[in-house]
Amino acid sequence: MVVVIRFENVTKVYARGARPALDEVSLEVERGEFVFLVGSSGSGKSTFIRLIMREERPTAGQIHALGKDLGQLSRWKVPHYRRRIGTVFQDFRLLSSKNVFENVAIAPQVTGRPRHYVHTAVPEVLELVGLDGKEKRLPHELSGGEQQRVAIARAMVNRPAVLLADEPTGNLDPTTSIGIMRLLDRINRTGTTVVMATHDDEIVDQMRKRVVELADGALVRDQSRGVYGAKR
Ligand SMILES: Nc1ncnc2c1ncn2[C@@H]1O[C@H](COP(=O)(O)OP(=O)(O)OP(=O)(O)O)[C@@H](O)[C@H]1O
Repeated sequence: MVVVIRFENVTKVYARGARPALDEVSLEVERGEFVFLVGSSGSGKSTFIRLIMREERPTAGQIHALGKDLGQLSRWKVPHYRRRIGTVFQDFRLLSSKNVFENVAIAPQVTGRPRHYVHTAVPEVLELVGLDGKEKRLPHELSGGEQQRVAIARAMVNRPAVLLADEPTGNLDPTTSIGIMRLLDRINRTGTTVVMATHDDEIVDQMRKRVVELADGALVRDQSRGVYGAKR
């Protein structure tokens, strides 16, 4: 068993005096797991994800991820650390003037991969997400589901150990959401650890994966093969 993410009594307070966005949260995620992070709006899901990305730092407690103590990670090592984590968001975050190929190629380019890597890895990952043949399309020439597939391809092209998804189906209709969910499941089955924050109860109930629930920043449920709204 290899732990890829470990939170030890992690508290995050954004503003002095405000209630904590995360309140003494401890949990471990093992390599290869699929974890749903659920909880009402403002419960701390995005904060949890931003702490793993090291976009925020905890007010108290320790976070280890991918073998690193994030509290000890020097600033210049952060880009290299982030290269090993893929991220996907509700609003896709594609560059509107760049085509599909270019949007995906950005990830290896900015992290300094050689050109031959870009030219092999981008077509491979576009095939993985089912977008081969659409390399030249611009984002506005794609459906929402296809745009999210581009974002997933961009997240996966550097072959990250962990994929963090913050409401990836939040802007998609139920049928399209199921397609995206199947893709994330397939990515997980090939060995990538996935942590997905979501409000989508139908998807969580269908997938029967580990469910971690936050309420007002506190971890209130951690259930294997769980459902969205289990009785506590
Ligand atoms: N940058 C920030 N500065 C101050 N407070 C913040 C900041 N980001 C989040 N918060 C507060 O922290 C708490 C947790 O927010 P967070 O975004 O983590 O919740 P969430 O579960 O992701 O919510 P949602 O489902 O609406 O995205 C909220 O009370 C929020 O207002």
